[in-house]
Amino acid sequence: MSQSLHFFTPSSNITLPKHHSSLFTPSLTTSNRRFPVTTKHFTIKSNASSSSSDPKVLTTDNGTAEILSRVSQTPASSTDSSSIEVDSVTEAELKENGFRSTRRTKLVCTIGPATCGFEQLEALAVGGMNVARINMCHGTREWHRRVIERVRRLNEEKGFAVAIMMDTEGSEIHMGDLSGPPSARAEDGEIWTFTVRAFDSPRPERTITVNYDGFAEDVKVGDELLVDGGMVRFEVIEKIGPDVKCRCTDPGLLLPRANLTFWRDGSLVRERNAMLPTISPKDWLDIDFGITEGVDFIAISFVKSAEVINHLKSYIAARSRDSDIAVIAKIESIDSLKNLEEIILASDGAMVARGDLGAQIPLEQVPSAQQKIVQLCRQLNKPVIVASQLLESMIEYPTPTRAERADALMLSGESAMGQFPDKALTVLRSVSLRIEKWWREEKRHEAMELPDVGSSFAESISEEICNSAAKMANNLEVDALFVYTKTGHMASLLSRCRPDCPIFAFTSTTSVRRRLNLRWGLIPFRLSFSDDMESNLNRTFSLLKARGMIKSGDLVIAVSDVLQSIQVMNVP
Ligand SMILES: Nc1ncnc2c1ncn2[C@@H]1O[C@H](COP(=O)(O)OP(=O)(O)O)[C@@H](O)[C@H]1O
Ligand SMILES: C=C(OP(=O)(O)O)C(=O)O
Ligand SMILES: [K+]
Ligand SMILES: [Mg+2]
Repeated sequence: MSQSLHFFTPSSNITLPKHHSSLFTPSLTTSNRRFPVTTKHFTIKSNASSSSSDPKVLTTDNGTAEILSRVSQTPASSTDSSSIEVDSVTEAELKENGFRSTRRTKLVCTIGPATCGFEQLEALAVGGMNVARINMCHGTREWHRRVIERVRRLNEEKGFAVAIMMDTEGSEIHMGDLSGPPSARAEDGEIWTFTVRAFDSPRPERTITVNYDGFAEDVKVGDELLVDGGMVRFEVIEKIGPDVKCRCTDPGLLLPRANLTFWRDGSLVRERNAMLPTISPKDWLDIDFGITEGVDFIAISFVKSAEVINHLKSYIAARSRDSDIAVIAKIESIDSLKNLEEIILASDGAMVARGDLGAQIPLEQVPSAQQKIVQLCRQLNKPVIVASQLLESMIEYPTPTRAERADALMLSGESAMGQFPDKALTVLRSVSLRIEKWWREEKRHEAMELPDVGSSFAESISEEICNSAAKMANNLEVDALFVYTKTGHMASLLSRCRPDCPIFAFTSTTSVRRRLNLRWGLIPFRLSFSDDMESNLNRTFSLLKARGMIKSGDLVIAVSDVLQSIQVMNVP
């Protein structure tokens, strides 16, 4: 059985007049030798077009019928199955459990002392890590370089496509290292000194250094000092030069470089520290490091406006070879919520950084802020990560706090320094699978408006194709969506629709494949393909059948951005 729908669009170098619709003459023809009733072939053809694509394949019903009969004749053994690259864990999962049970939600793991070794990284990759995050708040550049090297080696040697995300420190106020112990406990009533002094020799007991020079000037006696958004609380009792004496009012564990906020009369104090640049001088050096190392994502802490994102993007474009580093805006401050839409529009994705966000807005407002951010990202077709306190929030809810079908969930301390990083990942993975199954069984296809985000008519066509293909996939209960995509854009548009079936995304570039690993529901494959969809499908079917990843009779919908089309077919 085969059915196809093609949109024949002009190639991108042709500019369309504003009232483009008059240029297009839709024509509907129905003919198929084998299935005369059910096969429909729509052709929309532009008379302004001079596409290099093969019109024989595109626009004639006979041509289409020919393609599919040839697909069915291609012997699986005639192609080299090594010329398609896919994550070995996903491959095994597909073979063993079938399409439906593949996980759609992506998992990001922060790498720290508990997980920086090659075997530990491999265990995380086997456990489903899609993106490894390194947090420049901690560790040395040399340490991070070794982690990146190991992840790259893991990908090469073991067939993973784990992407690397570098997260900047930002210039918010935080404690320094604890000069020795990995953590310290502050007890109720104890007096601790917070200071901007630097110490050469061992520092006095119960003394914490602070990274922000203006700290002692900005705080006032009576202010409340919150460590990590309230994990530990102090009251400022005295200021002596660079030293600020505080009494612990809520005991807990102090971790190196923990975030500090101070509150006055129930409000967050934003004095001169609000003027600190989003990207500090040290962050710029870390960004240079990330560009040199060729990381896949750079996450920017405490983004306040779109301006800083635009600045960074042009900085990267001027320096990075292929300028293919995606910039992720961390939403973790009041300012970022105020300028949410412009920030997300400027970025290549966003992170709901609930750790710091929960320290800046009342905790009970975090879930609604999260819902708003996740929805907006989906509408604007940007990947979104929900981060921090995932497992904690599952004490009350079976899902990591209604993550609203975010693209990805992120582990922080659990994977960086916890005792059970693999277990934490397993929990997150099984929760993701369970909630995804529930969504499908409940047929909770959201009625969410997915507005047009494209700026050209060709992009609008891509969006319509993907929206329709995703809807068709749900209604026809197909086994998989296939998308052939050069830049990954068409794949992202399918992911945005959150269809019931997995999306096999074929792309010829390794870096695009790694980046697509952050997107909900996408199984990225590296495959070189041509402008000829006939041979692309031929090859893919053969390669995947040879690897046991699909079988004859599977129902597939294929879309492509090389020639904007939708095809519905059973694997021959
Ligand atoms: N590269 C590293 N080196 C040492 N410790 C790390 C590293 N990355 C993370 N950690 C530890 O894991 C904890 C959780 O990580 P994360 O949430 O990314 O940082 P933070 O707590 O600073 O927001 C950190 O507080 C720190 O103790
Ligand atoms: C992810 C977060 O950022 P970081 O761990 O860098 O503080 C957060 O605040 O939730
Ligand atoms: K950070
Ligand atoms: Mg943060």
